[in-house]
Amino acid sequence: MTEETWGRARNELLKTVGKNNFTTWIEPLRIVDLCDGIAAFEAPTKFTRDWVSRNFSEPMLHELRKAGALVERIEIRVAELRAIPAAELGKPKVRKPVRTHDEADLPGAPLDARFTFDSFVVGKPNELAHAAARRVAEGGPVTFNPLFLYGGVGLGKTHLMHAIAHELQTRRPDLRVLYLSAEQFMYRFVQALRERQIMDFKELFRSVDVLMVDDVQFIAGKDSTQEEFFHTFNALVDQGKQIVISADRAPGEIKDLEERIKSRLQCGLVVDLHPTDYELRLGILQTKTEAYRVQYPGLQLADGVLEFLAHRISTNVRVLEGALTRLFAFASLVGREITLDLAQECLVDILRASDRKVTIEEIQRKVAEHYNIRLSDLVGPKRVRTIARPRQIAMYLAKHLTTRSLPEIGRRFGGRDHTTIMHGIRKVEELRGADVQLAEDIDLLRRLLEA
Ligand SMILES: Nc1ncnc2c1ncn2[C@@H]1O[C@H](COP(=O)(O)OP(=O)(O)OP(=O)(O)O)[C@@H](O)[C@H]1O
Repeated sequence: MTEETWGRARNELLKTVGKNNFTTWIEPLRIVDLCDGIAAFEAPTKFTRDWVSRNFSEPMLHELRKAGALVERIEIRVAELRAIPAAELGKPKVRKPVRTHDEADLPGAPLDARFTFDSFVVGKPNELAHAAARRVAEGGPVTFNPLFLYGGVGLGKTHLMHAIAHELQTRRPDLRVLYLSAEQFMYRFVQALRERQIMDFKELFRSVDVLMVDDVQFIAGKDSTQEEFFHTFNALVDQGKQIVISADRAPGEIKDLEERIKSRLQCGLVVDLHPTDYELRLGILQTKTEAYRVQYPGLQLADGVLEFLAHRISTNVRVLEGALTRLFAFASLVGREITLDLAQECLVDILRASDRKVTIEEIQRKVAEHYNIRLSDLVGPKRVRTIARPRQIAMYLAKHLTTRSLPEIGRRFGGRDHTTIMHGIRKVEELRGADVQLAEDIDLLRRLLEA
């Protein structure tokens, strides 16, 4: 009964607090009792307990009441196994030769069990970041420090960081691995200042073997946190400990981040996760679909639906995943096959929001600029290879980055027939596989246009 009520409340919380907050804070909670007006929970760490009490007890109360529970207040205690002993802060760490996952007692954020290397789909836009993350996850001698991963929203930075932590826990259980967001770093720092435990804070953070800080841009402009971060960073690097950092942009581009920190962050390996391309999006959709086929056996998926989604939703992987989840849930509720029509009907808002804003004119301008030819030649009648090939590339991009029809594209390319456009697109598709330079040009142009 208790579990059931909490289950209902949890489902609602997922909607109200958002997926990220839900996975990080609500999911790790375990309900232990629901009686006498008190809902009692266990949190994996003291940090989670404090954070949840401070930020989520109101919405939790609200949803529990809506789910039918007579509850006056929420009580959260730290689960025995993963508790941070009160005396830990401040005491020199007694290092055990071998530690296991369950013994973890660092104040890190909970790891999402789904974010592993196995579930990470590798493609051209993320292959370097993936390879670097794999190298760090081997737990061997530190070769680059820090590993700095950056990229736009929802491109897999957090996923890769969690994957490193999971892998290290398996391969090197002797290492003390601490993963947390920059916001949590600041929260702990401020708390230590307030409770006059700054020495303990320093000692704790300097005692780890691998420190992973997510979304470091958060500390920009927060002067004393930056200062402390800088010292922690230096102390760990000096001891040869591995640091992994993520941010939404390159170190040099983070506004209000101290210069000395920027230059420190640039010392190791800086890798970016590029915006996804069509192939990667399709790969991710196919992988996720396999899991859904198990969850929804019997649901039929028509040909072309995944290709359609990969083509139309180019914003970020989170949106792509959300679309697929909704599609499967919807199809199973209405008991229909997943067809293109159903996808369009059920995802109308997502499809509208991610409609590409790129115009054919922009494509033509960028391509002409890139190949150093005149715009008038690009759309004109000249047939020499140095002009005809860029023109075909522009046609190909117009087809893939806009929703324009072939006759419409033809009109914008000097009134050409749609069969000419089709021929141009096919030619580029053919050449892409064999001509590395051409494939790179297309990727680059695509990135510039989608940026
Ligand atoms: N290459 C990939 N393969 C499989 N799943 C992926 C991939 N890239 C991203 N995802 C999924 O997309 C979602 C968003 O990824 P993640 O949270 O790692 O993004 P992020 O780059 O940290 O974004 P943010 O800047 O918003 O924190 C996650 O569910 C993640 O599993």
